[in-house]
Amino acid sequence: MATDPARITTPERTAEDADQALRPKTLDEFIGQQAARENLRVFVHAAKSRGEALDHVLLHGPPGLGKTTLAGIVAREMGVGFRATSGPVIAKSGDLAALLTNLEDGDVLFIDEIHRLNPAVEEVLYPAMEDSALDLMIGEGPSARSVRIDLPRFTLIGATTRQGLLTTPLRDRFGIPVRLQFYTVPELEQVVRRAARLLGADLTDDGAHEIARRSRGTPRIAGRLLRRVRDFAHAAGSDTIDAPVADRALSRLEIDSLGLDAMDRRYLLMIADLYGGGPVGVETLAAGLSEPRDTIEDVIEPYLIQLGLIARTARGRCLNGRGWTHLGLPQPQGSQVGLFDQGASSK
Ligand SMILES: Nc1ncnc2c1ncn2[C@@H]1O[C@H](COP(=O)(O)OP(=O)(O)OP(=O)(O)O)[C@@H](O)[C@H]1O
Ligand SMILES: [Mg+2]
Repeated sequence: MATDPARITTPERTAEDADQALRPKTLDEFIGQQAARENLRVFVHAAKSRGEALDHVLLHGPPGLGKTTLAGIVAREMGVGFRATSGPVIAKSGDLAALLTNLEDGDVLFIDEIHRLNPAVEEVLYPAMEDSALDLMIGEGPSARSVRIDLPRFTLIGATTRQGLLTTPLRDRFGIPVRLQFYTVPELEQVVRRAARLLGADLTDDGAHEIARRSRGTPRIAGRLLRRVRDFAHAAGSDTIDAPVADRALSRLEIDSLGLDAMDRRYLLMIADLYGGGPVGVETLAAGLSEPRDTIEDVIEPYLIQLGLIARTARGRCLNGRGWTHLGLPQPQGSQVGLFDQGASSK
């Protein structure tokens, strides 16, 4: 996705994110996502005690919430090897066949952006997931025949930003679907305190709180903001990051009190100013903001919905009362969602 690389609050990975260094390595070290974490702990324990490979896991949720991290942790907790690839990288079915035949018994194969697998490649995955087998076509034309090869038992861990983008046959083959949620402010405080410890930065409790509440519910952003705030503190001749230092730095980066940046505000203002609060279709917004529709739906909207600033209705996006308040604008009479959109989905 072509998000503006200058956008400091993009939850997507950028080249300078020190993801690797900050990644927790065990389920105990992994902060938040309690339901997901406890369920995975049970399934890992059960599979290990039966001496089986873990059932296939599908991790879904907005970028930067820890899907890749969790996949690595599952492999480590299972005590098996970890191979990582991503949907768009596997161009031909032969590439996937090569990956699968090279796995060792019980290994985890992690496929990021699994919704972007090419359909021919995806079909190779079905028998592999179901029967640990590979169906190969040998020869061409009338003499072609299909040969079945047994594969080692393995666990596929797929990651996607939206479960709805997966085809049904693929989605149905995952025994363990895990949805990651945005993190709460106290959880993000733990994330930034941990990152500060690892980076050797001096962070006060109120400094951690200030960064946490402006991190868009996303650990990756929390880590990134911490590094930028530390730079500002350093430039100001102070090595201690407290709330005033964090506030000054984040305000200079144009990150507001809710953690929204200029792009979020452009999105909200477009619905307010140009479309009277909506409803307005996502394609229209994408064109107006010159952003791909996927970026709007996967990156910008989930957090605005989580905050209750906007709603996705059957007829398009609408600004909620809270959205008008946050923009400091009066809400026009009769524009409230919910009044007219009973039963509309806000998913
Ligand atoms: N629960 C957590 N506790 C502490 N740090 C976390 C946690 N989850 C994620 N992080 C940190 O956030 C960063 C991003 O995590 P990760 O790369 O796993 O996200 P992701 O969901 O795979 O994102 P994407 O969808 O962009 O691939 C990493 O630096 C990781 O250390
Ligand atoms: Mg990832």
